[in-house]
Amino acid sequence: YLVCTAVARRRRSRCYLVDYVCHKPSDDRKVSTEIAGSVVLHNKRLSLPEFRFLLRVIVRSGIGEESYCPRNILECRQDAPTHQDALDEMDAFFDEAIADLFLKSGFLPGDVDVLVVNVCMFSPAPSLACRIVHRFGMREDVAAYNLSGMGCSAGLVSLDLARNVLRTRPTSLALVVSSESIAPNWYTGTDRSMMLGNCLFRCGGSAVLLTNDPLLRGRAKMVLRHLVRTNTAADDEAHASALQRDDGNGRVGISLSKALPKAAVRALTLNLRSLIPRLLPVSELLRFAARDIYKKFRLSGVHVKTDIRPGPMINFKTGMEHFCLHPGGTRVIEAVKDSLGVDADDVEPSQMTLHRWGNTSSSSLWYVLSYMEAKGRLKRGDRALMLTFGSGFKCNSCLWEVTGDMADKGAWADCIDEYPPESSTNPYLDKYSWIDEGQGDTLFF
Ligand SMILES: CC(C)(COP(=O)(O)OP(=O)(O)OC[C@H]1O[C@@H](n2cnc3c(N)ncnc32)[C@H](O)[C@@H]1OP(=O)(O)O)[C@@H](O)C(=O)NCCC(=O)NCCSC(=O)CC(=O)O
Repeated sequence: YLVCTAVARRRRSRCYLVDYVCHKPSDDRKVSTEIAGSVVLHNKRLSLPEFRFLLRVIVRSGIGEESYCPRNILECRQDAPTHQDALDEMDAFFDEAIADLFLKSGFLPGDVDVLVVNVCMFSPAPSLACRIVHRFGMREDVAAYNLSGMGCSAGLVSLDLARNVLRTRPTSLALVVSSESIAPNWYTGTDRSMMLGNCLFRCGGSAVLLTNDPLLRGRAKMVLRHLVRTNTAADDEAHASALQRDDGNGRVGISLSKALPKAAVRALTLNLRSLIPRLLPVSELLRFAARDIYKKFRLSGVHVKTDIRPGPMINFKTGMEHFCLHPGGTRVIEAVKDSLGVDADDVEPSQMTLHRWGNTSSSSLWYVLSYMEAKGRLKRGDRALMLTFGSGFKCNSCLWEVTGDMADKGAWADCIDEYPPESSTNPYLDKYSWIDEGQGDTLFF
């Protein structure tokens, strides 16, 4: 009896991914090179050195011509966003992505027992969680949670919260909604560390259905195996690496320091220390331990004859097949790639997500997963590591195992065959290289 109870409890404590949807805003919200140029030129505080800086960053950013912005930015109203602009951006996402998820999964809003919403930079009252309950007419006893200010890694914070709440409510359904608010948060000053965010962050969002109901196991896409959260906010440099602040002229924005990739690698190292023993096979852990002992002997001057060769410290591919890395920016992806010792193919989904959608903050990792799914790479039994980074500074990670069919092209449906792009020419350089040719600090037309 005790064994049966333990097995049943273990089954109920599992967290299954039923389905997910990534938001694809309407085509008229795409940021082409022309639109990006008009938004930049509209800001009369910027002069030639700032234009040159923005060109250098956007060219190196890895973002293409098809990411999305809110309407107020496209209409060059970034100096005076209204509360309604912020709500409109959220509503467009809720009405399309969440509605689509219900349609696709066959569940109704009334089936949702737990709702977790995370949007870092916009926290109206009533909360966005209540706005969703209101718009979709959810039940009175729905357990709704609203997280704000938690940065790009909040997608996995929400997943952790939903999983923990599900543990207290057998056979329940949880909806996790992640997005970022761009409309009221466009930076309009001249501090470079804050201008960077305008080049990287774009509109997007994800809606994810989870369950712990063992009866729904057969129709789930994946099962959550492990989740580890690391928060290095006690460290001054890490804490300051992504910070909302005033630029000294009264303009508020998110400042991204040059030390951010370093903070990401440090948080990643700490996170992996907890995650690795749960993920990798014993043989790989023993190989790593042997290599470590050998290194210590060498450092202490004792010579040990061995055939251990230099190479990646740990072979992560012994514990997982896919790497779903937060597409924070080119340097962040490169730093994580080097730290994990993985190949160019492993970071392709993150780089392509950055190219097509930009950094959509906490929803980004679901676009990366969707890329893998659309490419037909996720097979039953495969394991996918999700790694996210965000202000704090935080690194959160989790491991999923594919248990169902994953062949949905999702938000990538109309463009997946064009990725990776064949041409490496940069549209921004093609159109705006003349900015670098000007002399002095003034732009003459
Ligand atoms: C911005 C980049 C695309 C630029 O590419 P490169 O570094 O290859 O190019 P580069 O070295 O020529 O740099 C171009 C110019 O940008 C400047 N530059 C680079 N980083 C800067 C920063 N943080 N603040 C101010 N300036 C900066 C360089 O000095 C240089 O200017 P000059 O030529 O004048 O010397 C890249 O550095 C990058 O991806 N950085 C990481 C972006 C980031 O922080 N992402 C995390 C987002 S936050 C997130 O996702 C989590 C969260 O917020 O929660």
